[in-house]
Amino acid sequence: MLRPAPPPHGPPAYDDPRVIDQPITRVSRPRPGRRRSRGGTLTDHRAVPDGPTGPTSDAGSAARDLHAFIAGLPKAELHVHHVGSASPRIVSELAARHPDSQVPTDPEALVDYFTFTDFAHFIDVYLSVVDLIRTPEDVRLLTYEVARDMARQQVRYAELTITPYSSTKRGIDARAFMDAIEDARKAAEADFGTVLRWCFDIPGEAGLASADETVRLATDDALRPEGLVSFGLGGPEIGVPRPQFKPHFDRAVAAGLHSVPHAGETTGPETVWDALTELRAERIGHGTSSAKDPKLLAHLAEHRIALEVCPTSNIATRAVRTLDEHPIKEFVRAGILVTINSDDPPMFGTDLNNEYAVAARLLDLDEQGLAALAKNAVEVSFLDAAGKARIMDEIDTYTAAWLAP
Ligand SMILES: Nc1ncnc2c1ncn2[C@@H]1O[C@H](CCC(=O)c2cccc(C(=O)O)c2)[C@@H](O)[C@H]1O
Ligand SMILES: [Zn+2]
Repeated sequence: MLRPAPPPHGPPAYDDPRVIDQPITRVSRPRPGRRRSRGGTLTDHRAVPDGPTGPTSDAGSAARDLHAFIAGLPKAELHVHHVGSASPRIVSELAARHPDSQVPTDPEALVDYFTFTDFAHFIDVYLSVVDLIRTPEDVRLLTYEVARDMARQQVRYAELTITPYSSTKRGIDARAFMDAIEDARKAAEADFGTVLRWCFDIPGEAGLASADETVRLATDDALRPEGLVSFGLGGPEIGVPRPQFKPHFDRAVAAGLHSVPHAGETTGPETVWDALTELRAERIGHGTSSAKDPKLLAHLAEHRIALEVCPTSNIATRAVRTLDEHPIKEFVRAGILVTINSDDPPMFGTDLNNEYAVAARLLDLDEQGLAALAKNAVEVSFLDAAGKARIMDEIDTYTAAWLAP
């Protein structure tokens, strides 16, 4: 495959995800005896744009404090892809098993390989990694290691988006595939304490045949894995109208699955409207272009339809030009339930903790604002009530201990 020329703007710009380490200027922990700085906080899921901040400490130490707070903050992740989460170590290990692949075996070379000129190029690279997953053992290893990486970031719960069609089409037996992900899920919960659930998504560009296969795998009682909770739609949006998949989402919802399609990532707000009206979306993957339609923003807020926001992903796939132009602030101002996610973290040179740091900078959040973001994700997750209460309590306990004088 001929690789397109490197991005037109040459070396990574400051907003390139690999150089995201902008100092967080929000003052973090209050000093004993001093009024806590009024950081922007998310109350009832809105950032309360603050007035003058309190006395500021050294920005560098504040940034380090907030990064440290984020690192220990219990989190839930709702929009993160199975293959897209394969670490450079896993990808290079799998590439070494399959020398016919053009995927680099050197983790360093992977950083360049994971530099995308546009969304179509991202999908090409993504599929070259999909091609490395060829056996149920590859699937089990990948899934377990993804959970390990999540646990290291205090991710207590994640809804991992899996595209089973892409694996069964490449010859992996469906039953063996389901057994592999379920084995890894149970082992990860036992070993790391991280609870995984599955979202099965249709790779839309692969058309109705892929949709038929995906909904079969998701609803056939002989195949459907215990951890499956939701049904999605991924891949390019351009040239892939959402309404064609209405029968598939109707079947999935009738089988008790929650609808969470990608929409408004690389196309306009009309795709988000279609996801809501035709596909019965309960949450929206990305929804970035919703900011262009005030009526849509109001609808999302009124009906508490959460957006699965993936800031660095939008920059890496060129869906948004720079982080400072990202519409996340508009979403919060409109009262929309915003969750923070990493999408395909190693491919985008990020991880969930970095995404929270990016959100802190863009929304000018302090610890309580970050804790509210984490609680948003728990609230709109498809975890059972007892599980939600447990993680909410962990977040509150952790935050209170961090802020105690
Ligand atoms: N940010 C993202 N936005 C959207 N999707 C994302 C994002 N990140 C990851 N994905 C994943 O990319 C895949 C795309 C797969 C795809 O398009 C395709 C097309 C034709 C054939 C085949 C095949 O398998 O033969 C696959 C999807 O599975 C989706 O889950
Ligand atoms: Zn995605």
